[in-house]
Amino acid sequence: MTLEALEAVGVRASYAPPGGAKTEASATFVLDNIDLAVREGELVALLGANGAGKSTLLRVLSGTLAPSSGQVRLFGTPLMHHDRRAIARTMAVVGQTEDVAFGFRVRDVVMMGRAPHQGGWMRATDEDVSIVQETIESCDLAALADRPVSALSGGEQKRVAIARALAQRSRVLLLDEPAAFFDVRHQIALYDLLAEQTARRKLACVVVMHDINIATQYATRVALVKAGRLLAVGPVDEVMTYANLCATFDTDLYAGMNELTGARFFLPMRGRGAKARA
Ligand SMILES: Nc1ncnc2c1ncn2[C@@H]1O[C@H](COP(=O)(O)OP(=O)(O)OP(=O)(O)O)[C@@H](O)[C@H]1O
Repeated sequence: MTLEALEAVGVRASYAPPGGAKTEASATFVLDNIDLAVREGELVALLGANGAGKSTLLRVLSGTLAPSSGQVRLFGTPLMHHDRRAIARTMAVVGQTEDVAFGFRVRDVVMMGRAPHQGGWMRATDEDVSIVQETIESCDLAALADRPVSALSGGEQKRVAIARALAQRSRVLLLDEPAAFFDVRHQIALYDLLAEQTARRKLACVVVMHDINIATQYATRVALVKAGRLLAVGPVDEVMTYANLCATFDTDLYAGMNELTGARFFLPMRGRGAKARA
């Protein structure tokens, strides 16, 4: 049976105004009435325009931003009833911008992902060492393993942050635009890896994406976010339609179909942005 790993139920969220506490009455909700359940073994893509609320939803799902109302449940238990260490063993998060411990070597940073599983002395077991080595190789970091993180490029540093999260061996994985700085080879390698791990280890994986064609190819389900609400949630074939995507992004798109595979693809259309449609 597939288990609901992570659920947002009736979630509303807002950010406190500068210098003032937020109240339910005064708040402008960045997320409004979000219901989303992510099951084990599925990769859910969050798609939407800039400022739609995708990162905020990830923050609420990970527990870094408390919802104004509604609830987030991790394996059926409200997130607030789990202690931080238990959450760290169960859920790994890679944010849009990540600080990757600049004074350390790549291998040491990836080992930090094992911390929630280690005792007070943080002593690495043989299992920790082998998980770290396997993760370094799967993230194409073997040649960089002994380099200081500060001496890496932006895309390489992001791969280290992802490797640290994968080394956590959590059951839930949340990633915010993980391939933002990646060249096309590393982009495909990352999503192949995420899809493989999600299927093999029955992960519940939620990924904020901007590349709708990557979402079409890799997502088990897609959630379209618009102005803090979910416009549609479901399998790619149902949700990734021309009409839904135009509505989500307020722009026209070219929608095509690969005649051999039947897979849909979408391209931007020169001169057919929001203004042209109005
Ligand atoms: N720390 C913050 N304080 C106040 N407002 C914020 C904060 N972070 C985000 N917002 C606002 O909340 C809304 C949603 O932002 P969010 O970062 O969730 O969007 P997003 O869909 O992830 O966008 P993008 O694709 O540009 O990353 C935006 O209007 C943004 O300006």
